[in-house]
Amino acid sequence: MTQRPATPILDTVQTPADMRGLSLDKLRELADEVRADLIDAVSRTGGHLGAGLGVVELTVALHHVFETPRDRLIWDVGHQCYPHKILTGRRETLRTIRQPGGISGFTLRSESEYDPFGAGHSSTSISAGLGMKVACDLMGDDRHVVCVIGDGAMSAGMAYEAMNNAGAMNSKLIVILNDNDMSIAPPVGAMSAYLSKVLSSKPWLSARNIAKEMAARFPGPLERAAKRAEEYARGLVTGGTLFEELGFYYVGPIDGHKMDHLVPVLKNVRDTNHEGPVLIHVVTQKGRGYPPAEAAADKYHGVSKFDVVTGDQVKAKPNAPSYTAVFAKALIEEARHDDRIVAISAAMPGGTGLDKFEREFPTRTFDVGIAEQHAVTFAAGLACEGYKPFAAIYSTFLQRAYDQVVHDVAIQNLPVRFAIDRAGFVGADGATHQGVFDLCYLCCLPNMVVMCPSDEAELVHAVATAAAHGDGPIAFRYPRGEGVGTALPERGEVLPIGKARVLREGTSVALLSVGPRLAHCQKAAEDLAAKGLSTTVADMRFAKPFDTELVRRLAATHEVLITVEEGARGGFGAHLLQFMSDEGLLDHGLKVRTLAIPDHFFEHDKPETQYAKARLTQADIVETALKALGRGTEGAARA
Ligand SMILES: Cc1ncc(C[n+]2csc(CCOP(=O)(O)OP(=O)(O)O)c2C)c(N)n1
Ligand SMILES: CC(=O)[C@@H](O)[C@H](O)COP(=O)(O)O
Ligand SMILES: [Mg+2]
Repeated sequence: MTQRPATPILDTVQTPADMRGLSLDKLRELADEVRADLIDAVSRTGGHLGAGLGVVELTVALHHVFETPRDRLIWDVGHQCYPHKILTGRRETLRTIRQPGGISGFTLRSESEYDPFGAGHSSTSISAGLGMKVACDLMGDDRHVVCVIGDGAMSAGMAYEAMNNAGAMNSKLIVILNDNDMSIAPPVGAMSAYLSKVLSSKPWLSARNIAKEMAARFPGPLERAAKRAEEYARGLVTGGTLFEELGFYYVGPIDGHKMDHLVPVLKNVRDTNHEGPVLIHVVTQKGRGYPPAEAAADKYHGVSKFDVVTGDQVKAKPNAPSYTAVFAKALIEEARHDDRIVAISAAMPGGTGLDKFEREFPTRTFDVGIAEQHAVTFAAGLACEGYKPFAAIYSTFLQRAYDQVVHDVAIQNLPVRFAIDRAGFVGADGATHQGVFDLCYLCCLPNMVVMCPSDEAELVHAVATAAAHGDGPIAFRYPRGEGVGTALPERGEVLPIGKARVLREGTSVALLSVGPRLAHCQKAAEDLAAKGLSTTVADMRFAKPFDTELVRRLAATHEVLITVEEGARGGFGAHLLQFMSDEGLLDHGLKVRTLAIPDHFFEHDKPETQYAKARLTQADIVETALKALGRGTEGAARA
């Protein structure tokens, strides 16, 4: 008799309810299947892989023990949530993750009832979880709230603000510290060193002693008080872990890949009637179970499509160096001439190119961990002492440090240089990561200079200009991905602050571009010229202060003036309109139009599609000009 192949357990799990009755052996099998499915899916789409591989067993155990979605399970950052998506009804759609029209690469409330909190930025989980748990307590609702936060995410101030609050409360919030000794890059800082010390100094909970240990760790209140009094009397209190000092019940460390360790510990924590927050220290391996990921320095944190057998990633051959690489090279060049230049990254040395800077200037490079707020004020301090700090931070992550930019830098007019990478649409990371707000939040600040290089050569000039600018804060923003291939100068020129360059002189339509949309403006100008409309193209170079002299001249000599920017409404165009209105430049029939990103959040997609949806292409510029002039738009080619 031929044996029928066993049905994979994963095929029987439509929702977590289907796995609640499984034995430990079956849960282990399920975890293996989830891991294989995850690798297969991400090999086809690309995405975040290493972090998900590391939490496969933890994810299975959590959904087995807790009654999700009634119990709330919050994943910090959300980049490790792919196994969670597989087990929560999104196994098939995982094949569309981060693809146009597909599911999000992060947790998203609107995507599933199993995602109680959306994320993409790190270190928010404990705050959100505490809010949920306190709300439940207020309502008399006994559901559990579990937050999973990584060791990297534990470096951010928000996590400590939340623990400080939680530790003084009686709500049984459950925090799982997923310690894989990795951030995107190797983790940095004293907290990371502290966690390693905890691991080497504490006995791990083993399958054999879990029940005993847990009973000892969760004594009733009376026993606890008596035990504590006795310990004090005998001088045995030497201090617990930092988490205990903060008011958490610390459980661990435990091996996060062993189902027979995870499940009983989680059940114990679930069932104890302990009042107050609990922290379970779970040790995992980023990239676990997929040899190419385990062997890679970055543990396959974020990958493009890859061959499952070899692990080789499919990478399109770039046509030009990335903006990030150009920035790094230009900064290194400046730093060779000026030993006061120092560079700061908030846990993104590779992403910002500062890993290259560090290779040449190790003592002048500072990775402060996921701590954008601190990064900015740390830079302010360096500037106070005469250094020239370049804080290289993605546009989206700089949002977190806004008060530091305002209060610590701009008000004191300190010459901190902000190298704002990933400005504009970023593509597959989606709404949480779009770098579209920085023009709005920076251009309104007194003292701030904001440069918008239109290509890589202009970026090199921006770096030189920032290095030379000692009068106050200065920022320059540039997009994700490769440049357009312009020839690069050996060293940048110092640009006159607030001066634009005019690339094409005309008399009817004036296109004022800030940033890389310049290429679209130039092509639009050709189209308009072909329709008999003489067009000026200005590369404004500076969104703040902008070239008011040029604006006055163009306003006086043109019929239509159009601004184009890779940022949300409320940025350059809004400031220009306000200036023109105040100066009376709009009083004589001049038609002004501002092209900016519309007032809604944009999901993941290809950046060029996102710009098309935002109506910021060559064709949109042409159409805007024609409409303003009251001319038909037939024949205007859409991009
Ligand atoms: C505020 C913020 N800064 C930076 C990042 C970029 N980032 C995403 S994941 C990550 C590393 C997180 O490390 P950890 O929490 O330990 O998770 P792991 O990848 O190791 O599982 C970083 C720096 C972010 N998402 N949010
Ligand atoms: C999860 C996260 O925030 C990062 O991993 C981010 O996705 C990196 O983006 P880049 O690929 O643009 O460096
Ligand atoms: Mg980690």
